[in-house]
Amino acid sequence: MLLCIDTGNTNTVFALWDGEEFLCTFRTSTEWQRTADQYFVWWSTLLAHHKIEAQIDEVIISSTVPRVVFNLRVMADRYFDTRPYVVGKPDCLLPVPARVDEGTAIGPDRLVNTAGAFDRHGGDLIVVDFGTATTFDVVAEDGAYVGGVIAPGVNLSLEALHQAAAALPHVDITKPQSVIGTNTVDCMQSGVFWGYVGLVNGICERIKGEYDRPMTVVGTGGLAPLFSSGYALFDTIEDDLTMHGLTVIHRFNKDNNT
Ligand SMILES: Nc1ncnc2c1ncn2[C@@H]1O[C@H](COP(=O)(O)OP(=O)(O)O)[C@@H](O)[C@H]1O
Ligand SMILES: CC(C)(COP(=O)(O)O)[C@@H](O)C(=O)NCCC(=O)O
Ligand SMILES: [K+]
Repeated sequence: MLLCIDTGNTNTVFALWDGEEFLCTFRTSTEWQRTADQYFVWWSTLLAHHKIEAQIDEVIISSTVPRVVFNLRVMADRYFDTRPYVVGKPDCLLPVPARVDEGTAIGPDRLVNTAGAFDRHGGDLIVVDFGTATTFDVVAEDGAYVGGVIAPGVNLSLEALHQAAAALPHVDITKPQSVIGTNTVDCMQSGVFWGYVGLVNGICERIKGEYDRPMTVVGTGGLAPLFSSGYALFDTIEDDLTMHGLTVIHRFNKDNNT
């Protein structure tokens, strides 16, 4: 079985792939200090709780936080006796190489989303992922990542308001009842929610304007459904896109004997 690990700047997700389906998906906060032993205790406790028999013999990692990779590698070696594939490293091939400026270190999460979305939909895509940052990945006709957009994440925007302005509280994102807020919290939620609907819509329209073929917009990340409820932003929403992309990249490397 394949253990797929997706480390973002906020959360780290472990998912167990048996070759046909994901048997479980568990989430923990991303902390670079977390040791290999700590990951394993957390993981095996949840497996035992859910009564899942995991026979892991392979591991693939995507991490937007480089420091975390060391301890995840140690975990793969110590507990699963395997050398993991790490997306973005030279010994982990991509189904289609990216076409960007030389020397650019593309976020591995974006390469993984590209592979996952191309596998499901073919090319000419915009993948919008609501993580710590909100990323837009442009996937060309042949499946190459060819660039995109990085915008501040939704929670980051709300947190920045709270941090910078003494009278603004910490609030969670939700869809406001109306645009005109009649109290501070409603005003903040309206600014971020409708501001974000405008941002996603505006950026996708501009990308489509620069790209000379019709495009499909795929939304992913926990907040995609919330934003979609405000406006028809996406052609499809897939919350397992990153994990699917990890299985696609893993299979490609196996098929090519890397
Ligand atoms: N379903 C959800 N509802 C509300 N907030 C969410 C949801 N999913 C994710 N978030 C929040 O969005 C932010 C980014 O989440 P995540 O996708 O885990 O980011 P990353 O991949 O960058 O670690 C976090 O602050 C998280 O709490
Ligand atoms: C843009 C990101 C911070 C998004 O990461 P996340 O929100 O998943 O934590 C990550 O993809 C990254 O660090 N990218 C490097 C620069 C680039 O992709 O061009
Ligand atoms: K992410």
